[in-house]
Amino acid sequence: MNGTGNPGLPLLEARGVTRVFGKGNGTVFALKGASLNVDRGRLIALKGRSGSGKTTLLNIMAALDSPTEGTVLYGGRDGSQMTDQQKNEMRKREIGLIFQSFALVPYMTAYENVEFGLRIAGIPTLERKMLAEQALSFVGLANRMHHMPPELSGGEQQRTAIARAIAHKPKLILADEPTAELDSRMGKQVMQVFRELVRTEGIAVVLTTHDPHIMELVDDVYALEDGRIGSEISKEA
Ligand SMILES: Nc1ncnc2c1ncn2[C@@H]1O[C@H](COP(=O)(O)OP(=O)(O)OP(=O)(O)O)[C@@H](O)[C@H]1O
Repeated sequence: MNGTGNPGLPLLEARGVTRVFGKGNGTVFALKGASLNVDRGRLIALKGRSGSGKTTLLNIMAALDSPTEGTVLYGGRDGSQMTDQQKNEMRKREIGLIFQSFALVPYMTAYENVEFGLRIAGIPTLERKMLAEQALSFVGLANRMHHMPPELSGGEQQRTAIARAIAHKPKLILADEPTAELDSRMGKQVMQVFRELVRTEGIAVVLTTHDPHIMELVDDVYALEDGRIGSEISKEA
């Protein structure tokens, strides 16, 4: 992404991204030329009705899927010019992914879940311990990290998932409806963690949400309409 690139460039630029699924009568245009810039230090929400393409856009930004047309630039680097291995490497180093359902391993403690993520990312053993503890402390789970997910509240489980996503110190967090399974108090706690990450680490967070209360807590709200980014409500950071 922008690790070695020009710091003046956006962290990520989606330009005219179209994604078509299926063929013939079954063709679905999930995105039709969506464009979006993500700058560092911004907390961004993507809203849109069910089926408007939010998850599709997030997957494309995460380089888990490729646009049918259009480009995604990572610090100026064109994703379509990267091999699958280069995309995997970039994702492991620079992107943190968070899902609505937390996606934690239920028989591993919070600490082990975070540490396991670092192991997959190829981080050496000694560093793993330090980074996992740092990330869990950051999300306020220093005292709960040796509990298994079923022993944690929904908010604590999602904060564990955030710790796993941030432990390798990515530049960009992509979160698909991270607060959908949480009550409003826990949703707010999770948003506070995102806010603190953006403030102290200067990273960018892009999340999808249907919740108007969550939209009040971000810097920019973009609406996906008809496969495009239709409107933007920008607030002062
Ligand atoms: N792999 C796929 N094959 C076929 N169609 C797909 C595929 N993935 C998504 N779609 C279709 O693309 C459109 C956009 O889906 P997407 O999941 O991105 O919407 P969304 O805005 O995230 O919806 P929700 O808010 O319900 O999660 C939908 O019509 C969906 O059915």
